[in-house]
Amino acid sequence: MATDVDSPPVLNPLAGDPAQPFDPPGTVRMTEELSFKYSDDRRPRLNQYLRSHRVGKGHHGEVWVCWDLSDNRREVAIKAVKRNNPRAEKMNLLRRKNLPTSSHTPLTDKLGSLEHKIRKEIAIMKKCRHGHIVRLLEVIDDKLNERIYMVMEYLGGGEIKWRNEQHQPILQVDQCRRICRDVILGLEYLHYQGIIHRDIKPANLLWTADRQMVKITDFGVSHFSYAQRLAAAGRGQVASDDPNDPILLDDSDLSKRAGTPPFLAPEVIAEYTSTESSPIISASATTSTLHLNKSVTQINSSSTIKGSHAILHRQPITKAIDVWALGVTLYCLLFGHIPFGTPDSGEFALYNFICNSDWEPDELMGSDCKETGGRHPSATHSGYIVMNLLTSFLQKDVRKRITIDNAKTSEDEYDEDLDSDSSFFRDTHRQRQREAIRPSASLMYEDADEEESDEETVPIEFKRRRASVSATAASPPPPHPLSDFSDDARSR
Ligand SMILES: Nc1ncnc2c1ncn2[C@@H]1O[C@H](COP(=O)(O)OP(=O)(O)OP(=O)(O)O)[C@@H](O)[C@H]1O
Repeated sequence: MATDVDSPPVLNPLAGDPAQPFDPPGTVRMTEELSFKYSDDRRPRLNQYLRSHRVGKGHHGEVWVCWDLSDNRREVAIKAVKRNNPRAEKMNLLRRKNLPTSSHTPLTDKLGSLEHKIRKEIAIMKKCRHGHIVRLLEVIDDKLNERIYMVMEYLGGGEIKWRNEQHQPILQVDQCRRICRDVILGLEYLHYQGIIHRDIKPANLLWTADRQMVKITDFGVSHFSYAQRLAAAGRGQVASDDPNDPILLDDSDLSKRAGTPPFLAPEVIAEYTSTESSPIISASATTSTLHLNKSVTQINSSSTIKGSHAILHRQPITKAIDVWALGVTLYCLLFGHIPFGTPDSGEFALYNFICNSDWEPDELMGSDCKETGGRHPSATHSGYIVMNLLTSFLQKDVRKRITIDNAKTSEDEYDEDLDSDSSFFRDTHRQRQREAIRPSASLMYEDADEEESDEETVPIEFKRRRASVSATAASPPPPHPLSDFSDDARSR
């Protein structure tokens, strides 16, 4: 805490090169003492963090934007989570009353504890350091305080908004492509680390402030598998990062269903094609996360579900569930609605759709209304690449579903094919490289397609770029996005 802290924050020009991706050195700081004060203008201050406004509220806590008043003087997001949730504790107590008392408390009971969940989320985030994963910077865990604070990099662009009130898509196909690519890169890293995210959906993808990229967030139901890590990286690679955190050695939670209903893969919910009755889930299911205690192991392992499009044997739950969820996410971004069922579908109907029905595209995709060519367009149709990609993501049979590695490889192959206009992933990487070197030229290139788009639905960063391009022609380069960021921040 080096500075005089209560003065209004000013972005420190020495706080790192804004053109570089956010990647502070060092590991996650674990702080065991919390000092709580008020600044002169009565704003709460936690250690060196001066609280600004609230950006989010999840099931378990609140997320606040704060100014880090240490040398960096940058904005961070702090998630404050209560260690104990009295309501959840009461429910646990009620449940335990009916159980025989034993020193061998079932692990599933421990998993129900909120503190366990937070600690697991922290342990998983501590393993991650990647450009497309939100970075955990510090954990403030003072035993005398009822909350645990997770200090994270602040993603100022917020959640991906993907539809308007009429359930029409608001992103252009090209933007969906970029988002999809970013998530593939993030997932590739997570899977290499032995982490299954388990809750990929638009609400868990956050834009950076300049809206140049998205990052994966919310590891509340994620799973780490040491075996998976060994398989992905090889024993030599992981010798140094053996999971010394016992919370990560607990494999039992993979057998519990977690995630968000419309995004669940068929292998997670296969048993729901039976005729048992189920509670209805609400229309808000696309944004809420489901935690069900029904253990997959309770279901007959040889159960077979016969559907009109697939015969599913009980399939293992692996990282492929993230690939499926990415397919559902991509579909949502392109069409503005979910691929299986409707927001009003009950849980049983929804799961039946997921397990037994094929998805159908609309005639047009994206806010720029590109033709899809139907469910099976010919290879020469401009919609072929996207429909084909959705088909490979949304394979009900895990063995046929594309892997993240293959998705990335095919994307690289498309990248090679610079002559092909139909490539979904064409030149994203190179384009970004070009942007870094010659920003104004690439901005002109990017804007070429956008002239006819609906002004209302063009995200703000494109408007900014368009303005800067038309004002400056080819040179000088447009203002750096962070100049907007700091202005915004000061005016808040
Ligand atoms: N690093 C961040 N930068 C900016 N906004 C964030 C960040 N982390 C979270 N948020 C915002 O706060 C909201 C709630 O955060 P988060 O999803 O992590 O909470 P949660 O309690 O785990 O939620 P859930 O109920 O989905 O489990 C998010 O939807 C997002 O809008």
